[in-house]
Amino acid sequence: MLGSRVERSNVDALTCLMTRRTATRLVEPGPTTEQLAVMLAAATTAPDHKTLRPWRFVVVRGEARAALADAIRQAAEAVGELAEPVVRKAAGKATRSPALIAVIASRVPGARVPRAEQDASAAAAAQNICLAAHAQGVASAWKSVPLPESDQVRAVFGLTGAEELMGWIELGTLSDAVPIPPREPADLAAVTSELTATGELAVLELAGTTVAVPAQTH
Ligand SMILES: Cc1cc2nc3c(=O)[nH]c(=O)nc-3n(C[C@H](O)[C@H](O)[C@H](O)COP(=O)(O)O)c2cc1C
Repeated sequence: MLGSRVERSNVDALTCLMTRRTATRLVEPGPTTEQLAVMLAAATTAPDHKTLRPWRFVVVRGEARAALADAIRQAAEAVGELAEPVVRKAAGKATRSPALIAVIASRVPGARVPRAEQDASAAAAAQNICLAAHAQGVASAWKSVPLPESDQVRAVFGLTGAEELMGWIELGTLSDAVPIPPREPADLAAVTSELTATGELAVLELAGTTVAVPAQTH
């Protein structure tokens, strides 16, 4: 294994999840098949109510990206009112990273698990892909799929009626050309409350606690 990858694969879990960033620009080399396998295996460990496995994944890399770009172009052209630069930009999303993994919420009809929970599992699978990429030194970016409801894009991913795209994870090597701006830490008090014994929502008292945020690595 490559030295830097060995090092990165040894980062502890909290460092991995707190230093993951969305790549601004992804270049070659893309992930190896072994690295993809680790990402996909990590995806399948997402929390999953009743073990429905309400997700599936499509890997797109190499020349297959052109087939995906074609489908998006056809979908955009079918809209009929989009300017050519808009069509080109949408289709170009398919080829701007060396590889991508489309994440599909594949709901199980009739299952006694609400659809929102099934989709939450698919979203957790997507995040696991991003984290497993980062743990292996592969940069990632979770992006929306252009025209995800079009017949052409649904067909290229083989979507059935109960399925929906949750986005795709672009994968590759982070380019130095476009730096990632530092992440502004969220105000935990603004997004968190604590339920009190009397049934009220109160401000969670965090004064005096510190959370060490590891330095960003990419
Ligand atoms: C489902 C989903 C779709 C997204 N689609 C896009 C997108 O198309 N374009 C984009 O710039 N960011 C998109 N984002 C946001 C980025 O993935 C990323 O979270 C954001 O830029 C913040 O960067 P960070 O992950 O480094 O904090 C999407 C996020 C999610 C969860």
